Amino acid sequence: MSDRQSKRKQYREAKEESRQVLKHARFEESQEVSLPKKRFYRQRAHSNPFSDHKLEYPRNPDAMDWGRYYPGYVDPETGKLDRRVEIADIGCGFGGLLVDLAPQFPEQLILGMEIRVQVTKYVEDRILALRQQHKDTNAYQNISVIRGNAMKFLPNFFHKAQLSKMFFCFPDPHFKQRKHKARIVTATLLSEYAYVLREGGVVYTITDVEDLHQWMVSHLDEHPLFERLSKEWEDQDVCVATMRESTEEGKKVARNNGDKFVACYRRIAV
Ligand SMILES: C[S@@+](CC[C@H](N)C(=O)[O-])C[C@H]1O[C@@H](n2cnc3c(N)ncnc32)[C@H](O)[C@@H]1O
Repeated sequence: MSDRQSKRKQYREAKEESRQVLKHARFEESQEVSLPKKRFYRQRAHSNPFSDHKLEYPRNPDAMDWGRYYPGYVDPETGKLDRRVEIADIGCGFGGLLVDLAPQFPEQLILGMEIRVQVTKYVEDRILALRQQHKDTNAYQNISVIRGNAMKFLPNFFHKAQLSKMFFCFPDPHFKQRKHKARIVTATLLSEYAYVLREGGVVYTITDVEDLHQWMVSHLDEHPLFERLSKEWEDQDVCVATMRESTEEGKKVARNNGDKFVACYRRIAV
């Protein structure tokens, strides 16, 4: 094992240990925790959404122990969460959007779902460190992350009509035609997204790949349960502004002066 690999191994093991302690802490009294360093959590850029990742998922949303993810919202009498997740960031990557949405929606629980293991661990450590650093105000208790494949088990995590917003920020483009079926927006998947979204809920999409943008727009346009929101609506919506600026991919695109294509859709009644 090279020096670099053993350093990364040591770092990951130490973080794993502190993660196990902090994860269950409601309002932790102990020491300050520093923000995790991204370079220790690198892994392959892509994860095949069709492989069997031995993912853990609940039988149904009520079988989830949500208290583990949002300990600050556990009702001490019932031991259960006093509210449900309402906002989901699908393929949240390194968690920039979650972190920026947290103070904007302090009363709502926001969940990132991410398929890559190390990336999920980075986001978990980032959130635990932020909670520690802001323990006086209880900030960042309302965001959490879960490792999961959004293309497979969404209705196992969320009840019908539970969500008010779903974000798809810079999803993997899967350029080749034979890989298009791996895209996170397809007709079948949109029906699942419509199931977990409430009427009036919004699907947010943003990408720097025009072909993928057209793909998402055409699938959403064709779906009977979604209606596109206007440019004026986008311009006044705080989340559109946030998703343009907050995510790690969005920042990379901005540094390279790339375009960002946005499309937002409202979940309409049947
Ligand atoms: C290009 S990155 C964008 C990350 C983030 N949204 C951003 O804008 O910085 C796409 C992310 O989606 C994740 N992903 C891809 N397919 C997924 C799936 N089926 N379920 C959950 N996450 C997925 C990838 O692991 C990757 O982190």
